[in-house]
Amino acid sequence: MLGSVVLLWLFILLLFFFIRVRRPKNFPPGPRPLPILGNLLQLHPVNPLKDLEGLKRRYGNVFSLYIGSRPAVVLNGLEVVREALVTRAAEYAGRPTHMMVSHLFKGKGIVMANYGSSWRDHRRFALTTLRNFGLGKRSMEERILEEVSHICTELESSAGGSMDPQHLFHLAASNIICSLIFGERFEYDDPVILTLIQRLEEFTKEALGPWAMLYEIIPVLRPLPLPFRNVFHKFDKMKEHIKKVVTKHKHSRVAGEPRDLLDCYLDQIDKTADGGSTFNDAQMVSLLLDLFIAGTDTTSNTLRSAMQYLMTNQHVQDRCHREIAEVLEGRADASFEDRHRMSDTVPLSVFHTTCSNTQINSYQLPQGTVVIPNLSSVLHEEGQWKFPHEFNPENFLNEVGEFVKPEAFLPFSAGSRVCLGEGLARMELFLVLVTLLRRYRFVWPEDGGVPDFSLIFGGTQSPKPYRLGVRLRSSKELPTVSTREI
Ligand code: HEM
Repeated sequence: MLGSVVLLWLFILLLFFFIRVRRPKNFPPGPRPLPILGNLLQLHPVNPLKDLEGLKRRYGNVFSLYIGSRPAVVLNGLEVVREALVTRAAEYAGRPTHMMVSHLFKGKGIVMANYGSSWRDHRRFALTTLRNFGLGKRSMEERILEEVSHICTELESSAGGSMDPQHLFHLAASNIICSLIFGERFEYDDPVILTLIQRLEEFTKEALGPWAMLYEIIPVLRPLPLPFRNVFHKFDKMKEHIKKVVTKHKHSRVAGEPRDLLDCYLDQIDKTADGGSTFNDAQMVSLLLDLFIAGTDTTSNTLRSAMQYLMTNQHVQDRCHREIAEVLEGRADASFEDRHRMSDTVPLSVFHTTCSNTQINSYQLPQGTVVIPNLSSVLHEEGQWKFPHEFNPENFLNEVGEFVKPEAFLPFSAGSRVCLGEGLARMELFLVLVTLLRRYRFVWPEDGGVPDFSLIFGGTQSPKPYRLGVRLRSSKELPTVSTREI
């Protein structure tokens, strides 16, 4: 018996060390993969960004690694990311179908939909609806400002003290997207939204975590009751909520008089009911889930990172406060953008796949290759930024102190899959920060310990929990010139 176990282990060891996984011909170089596991043991299970940086130094800006038995190509730095996503946009616009998130969304909606007519129809629909609709009688700006006033009410109750901003910013970002797509916002103590937000926060971390990797690379594990089942459970619960909202809307809507994006979608189904259309109930639920998920964690984590940098850089905060009067007249603020760069919210973008055989530099990539645009590498690339690794508004100012947006500022990615919510997110970040900085001074609480700027890795990265010290500014401190009251 012992002999057979030893033999089995020897066999497994031989398999690992002598079977060579062969890269396709003329494929980008990379570390040698093991059978079944690929290069997973060379990547930190909790945060692989440093390991990717090391591989880039060793193999160059285009390298490959194996996620299980599947090769993936990692693109680093502005030049190759732009060549793939912009110059060769159509060749690189696919999405993987084998990942856990692909199985959750089943290729529906926008984010995980493959490049094709359904993705195109839904992307166009969502973009034009969010843009033109201005949403009903109320503009997007009005909806955001309404939410900002609720944030202020919450902060008011902590003035002189401190509070944990995590839930507040998540609730606010989620309410803004809910107001646009479902026409409703929740009170901050409503158990429905609190539960949804908690599920969402866990979902975005777990859906790309170590268990999700195991799910992807060892399919026989999938039916087992392992922790990745929780991700499916959380997803189903969020989906259930959306379905309830859809049912309510169907009963209360007046056709042709849309109140929100959901009503617009129902009108669209009516218009295209005569067949051949990609608009249907299942796609609608996935689209709403996409927008809810993609629009909450991202904006909220960016805001929380921004606040952390502001609290610990009082001189920058004071300067922003002084300059807000000018900002309101239209002058873009370099420090807002550099905080956004440092928050590095979606470090590895959403993974792409190649839609046809293609190339990058002198390498050949077969159709269906997974492509990982390392946006983090672009946002901190030496040679593209004056201070690539530190928060410094100078990164966005030219020699004469004017605002410039470097080409390497790609937090929303680029090309045909570029973030659909960029306009909304920018407006949210701007209106929230400007309003809050006018009214409050934010300080690092005395008992807050040493600030830790390292980010918690995930599909979206977030800052470590911290407390926000809130101080009301006196009326004398308010900027005297402003073109618009918020
Ligand atoms: C600071 C906030 C945000 C950041 C940094 C961000 C970043 C990104 C990134 C990097 C991608 C992947 C692009 C690619 O595949 O190359 C993406 C996709 C997407 N984002 Fe955002 N996003 C933000 C806010 C939002 C908001 C508010 C919405 C909601 C309207 C949204 C909706 C989407 C959608 C639907 C996609 C998928 C686009 C497609 O596959 O065609 N995002 N975002």
